[in-house]
Amino acid sequence: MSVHVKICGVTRVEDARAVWAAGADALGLNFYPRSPRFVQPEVAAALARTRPALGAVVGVFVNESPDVIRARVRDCGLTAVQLHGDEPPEACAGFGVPVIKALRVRGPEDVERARQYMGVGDVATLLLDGAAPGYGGGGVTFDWSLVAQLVDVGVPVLVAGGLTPGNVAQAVRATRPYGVDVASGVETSPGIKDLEAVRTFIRSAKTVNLWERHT
Ligand SMILES: O=C(O)c1ccccc1NCC(=O)[C@H](O)[C@H](O)COP(=O)(O)O
Repeated sequence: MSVHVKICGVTRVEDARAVWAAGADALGLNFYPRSPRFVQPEVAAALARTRPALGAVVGVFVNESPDVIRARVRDCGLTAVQLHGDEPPEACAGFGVPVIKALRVRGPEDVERARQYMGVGDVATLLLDGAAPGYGGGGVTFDWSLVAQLVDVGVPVLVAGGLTPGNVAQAVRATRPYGVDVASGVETSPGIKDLEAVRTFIRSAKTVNLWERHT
């Protein structure tokens, strides 16, 4: 069994095609207007049309209105939404697709906060991110030992924040997550993916054999 990989903040159709070809399981499209990875809805729809049959297209939102999120799901062909802002548990439902709730991890108190989202609304997955300034895409890691308290308690966990081709295998071995997610660690500049780095990242992540037990 290998880990799932989501490549976040893709902005160009040619990059999207290459990301799928490299073996990604999910593509993240950023709808936060202040992100350097923001895509207009028409561009997002074109990116989503590159989706292979088994791939997921995740719309990333920060404190966005539910009506706008529903419109983007409908018009851009999103298969999941990622709520990456300060959304409370009760805001994580009603979009017609599964929700990934992202939380920035500073310490054990954030693990407790994450528990409040488990089994609530349409939260199908938690994404644990580093606590860089801003909301996401900051290239900052967190204490991976905290993930152990959330893995295997019912909701799949994605580990994010500061992952690179050089450290992702270590992150997978340390946390044994459902998946990993990366934005800045595989870019030449924000929103422009370094396709060789994407390939190395996916190969490094997926080569870790999660069937093997810890000793
Ligand atoms: O990437 C952004 O610009 C961004 C902005 C605001 C909210 C979320 C954002 N990205 C979401 C992601 O899922 C990133 O992959 C995640 O934060 C990790 O980023 P990085 O540390 O750069 O790999």
